[in-house]
This record gives sequence, C-alpha cells and structure tokens, in this order.
Amino acid sequence: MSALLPVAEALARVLADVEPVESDTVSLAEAFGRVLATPLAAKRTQPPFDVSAMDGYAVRAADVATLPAELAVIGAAPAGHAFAGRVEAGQAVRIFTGAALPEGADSILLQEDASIAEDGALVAKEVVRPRQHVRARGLDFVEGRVMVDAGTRLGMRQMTLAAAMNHAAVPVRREPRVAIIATGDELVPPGADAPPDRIVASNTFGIEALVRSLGGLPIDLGIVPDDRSAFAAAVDRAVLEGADILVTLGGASVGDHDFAQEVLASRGMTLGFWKIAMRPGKPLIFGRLGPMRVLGLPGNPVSSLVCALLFLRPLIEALLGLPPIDRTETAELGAPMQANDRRQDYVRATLSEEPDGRRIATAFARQDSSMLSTFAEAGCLIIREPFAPPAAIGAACRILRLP
Ligand SMILES: Nc1nc2c(c(=O)[nH]1)N[C@H]1C(S)=C(S)[C@@H](COP(=O)(O)OP(=O)(O)OC[C@H]3O[C@@H](n4cnc5c(N)ncnc54)[C@H](O)[C@@H]3O)O[C@H]1N2
Ligand code: MOO
Repeated sequence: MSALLPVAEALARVLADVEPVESDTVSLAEAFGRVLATPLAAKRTQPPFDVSAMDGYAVRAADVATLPAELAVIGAAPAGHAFAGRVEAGQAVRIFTGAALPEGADSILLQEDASIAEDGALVAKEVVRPRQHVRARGLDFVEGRVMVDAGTRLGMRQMTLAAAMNHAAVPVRREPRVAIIATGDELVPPGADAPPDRIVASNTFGIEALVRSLGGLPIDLGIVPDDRSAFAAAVDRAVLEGADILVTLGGASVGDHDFAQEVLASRGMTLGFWKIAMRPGKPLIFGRLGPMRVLGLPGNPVSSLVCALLFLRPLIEALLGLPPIDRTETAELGAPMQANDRRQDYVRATLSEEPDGRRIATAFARQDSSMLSTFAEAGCLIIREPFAPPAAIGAACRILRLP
C-alpha cells in the first residue's frame, strides 16, 4: 500500500507560491463581494459640515440656557439648502435633520420642546445644552483616512461606506477564472431524456456555485467523453481561456478510463501530488500547467465537492490575496464513531446548536461518496484524524460547517 499524502501537506502544496491576481477597477455597483486590492481612503469628510441631527431650531445655547427664553425665527434651513445668513443673539433658524448648522448657531432646540407664540416668537419649553443634537463635521470620518483595508471582501457595510466616502469605482482583485471540465461517457446534462445507464452530471453546478460565491468566474467547458484527445482538447481550451485554475471532474482514479492525470501530463502539467490520505477524495490530483493550477477532483459528487471546499476554496481565496483561515470549529458527538483508518475522514453530519451554546454533530449512518442527499441535508463534516480511536457520544470533535 503506497503512502498517502496527509491533507495538511496537500493543502500546503496547493497554496505554495500562489500570488494574488492583478487588480481591476470596477464601478461600485458591480463591486459587491469583490476583494479590495488597495486600501480605500475617504474622498471627503463626513459629515462635511456641522449638521443638525434633529428637526427643530438652530439656536445659540447661551440664549436658551435658562427659561423663559424667546427667540426670533429669521429663516429656514431644510436638508440640502444651507441657510445663507448668520444667527445672532436672540435669533433662531428653523432647521431639519441633515441640514447644515447655520453660522452663529451652536445647538438644536427640538421642535417638541418649543412652540410659536401668537406674535410669531419662538418660545423654548426646555433649556438647551451647547452642541445639543449637533453632529460635528468629520464625526464619521475625515478626508484621506483609510476606512477599508486592502484584502477586505466588500459586503453590505463596506459597500455603503465606500459610497459615503464618495467612491464611484473601486480597485478590486479581478475574478479568478476557473475552468471546469466534466469527464465520463456516462454523463448527461440535467434534464436530458437519458437511458438508465447514464448519470446526470451534477458536480459542475456545485463547483460553479462555490466559485461564484467566492468571487471567481466559472468557465464551464462542458462534458467530455472518455476519450483522451477530447479531454486534451478541453484542457487546451482551458489554457486558451486564460484559466487561473482548471478543475477536472472524474477520471482521477485507477480504472481503464481514468486518464486525467496522464493527459494533463501530456499537455505539460507538472504533477504536485496524486492521492491523499482523505475520505472522500483519495484520488485527488494537483499540478501546475504553466501559470494554471490544476485540481483533478474525483468524480463521485461528494468527493468532488468536499475536495472543492478543502482545496479549491482556499486556492481561490489565495488568488484573491485573502489570508488562509482555519474554518474548523469544535463540537460534541451526537452519536458514537468507530476507530478510523489511515485516511482523514470528512463525515457528513447534522449540526444542532443547543440553547446553552453547545454544538452537537451527529454523523449519518451511510457515508457513500455518491450520496448527495445526505450532503445536502448535512450541516457540517466531522473531521476524523487518521487512526483516531473510537469516540463515544459527547466526545469533543472538530467540524467544518458546510456552506
Ligand atoms: N480499484 C480502485 N477503484 C477505485 C478507487 C481505488 O483506489 N481503487 N478509488 C475510488 C475512489 S475513493 C473514488 S473517489 C473514485 C473516483 O474515481 P474517478 O475520479 O476516476 O471518478 P469516475 O470513475 O470518473 O466517477 C466516479 C463516479 O462519479 C460519477 N461522476 C463522475 N463525474 C461526475 C459528474 N460530473 N457529476 C456527477 N457524477 C459524476 C461517475 O458516474 C461515477 O459513478 O474511484 C473509486 N474507484
Ligand atoms: O475518495 Mo472516494 O472519495 O472515498 O469515494
């Protein structure tokens, strides 16, 4: 029995020497989910002026420090229309939330705390503290300050902040291009009226979804029959498409029709490794073909998708310039587990979160790597180290949550 490469060592080889892809400037409207390539600094100060936080009257606090206090209203300042004049002692300006505080005024008297007398005078019903309900210029941020670091994925909060900082376009890493080739004479696309000896090619859809969710660009090169020259042509197509990563599905194992590795080598791939100490996913292939990284995923759907989560996801993240992260968490076993053999096991399990904060991971009894039903139903994978001894209910375990 040949030695199998440990999962951690395999991952280290996949991530070795990966440089982030170039950057691209995209309009802010298209930037959601993209990774910022350079730090983003504020292009303006926010708020750009002292601004009223309430609807009411801009006043001088000293005029309303004690009651009774009566003031003359000399104008109005709706949001977006600054009051041109100056508030002198004894004067007030009608003001609305978001409007610039007029010169001379330093506080806001809430409209609920005031009334207008018959002669038109403003009568304060409450005293006013200096700077009350005033948002100072630059309260949020000042021009030139870096507010979002390079390497940040732009989510709803960063998108809003970037807009507030006055960026119409942002520098982001370009989308890593991921070419996908499905192989196998038995494969047919979903929806085909296929005879029963055919299998629906499902893996591409999961891989594409993962690539998209990470901010990559999937390039579907279709289904290729078990034919060396057709497979070679598809590999050449991936090179022509400028793929950063080529994912092949199936043909990774040792059967007569499993020639993925051989053909990839004939197209110039340098093998990084083949076969790892992992279940599912043992026949995984990794190599480099020019600048393109190649992941030859096993055909069994769960093997393909688990390998994609463990190797393709961090590879795309590295291409985006994101630091490696350990996504594993601890949990307790909800069912006992047998001793493990030499392969690191990724066991489909339900995940329940108890009110006291405990996480309970319960493995499904059947773990066949063709079973997408349990993969879809699972909340996590329980990670079992090679040669782990039997484990009882309640024992601590490591899990990887499924997206
Ligand atoms: N003698 C041995 N046989 C096998 C070994 C071994 O060590 N010795 N390893 C097994 C393991 S583990 C795995 S995993 C599979 C993986 O083999 P391949 O990568 O060569 O996959 P295929 O044979 O092409 O396909 C396996 C299975 O998956 C279905 N498939 C393939 N592509 C897709 C797709 N795109 N969408 C959905 N389903 C797909 C295919 O029809 C097969 O049923 O090898 C074991 N054999
Ligand atoms: O690695 Mo295979 O994935 O055990 O079925």
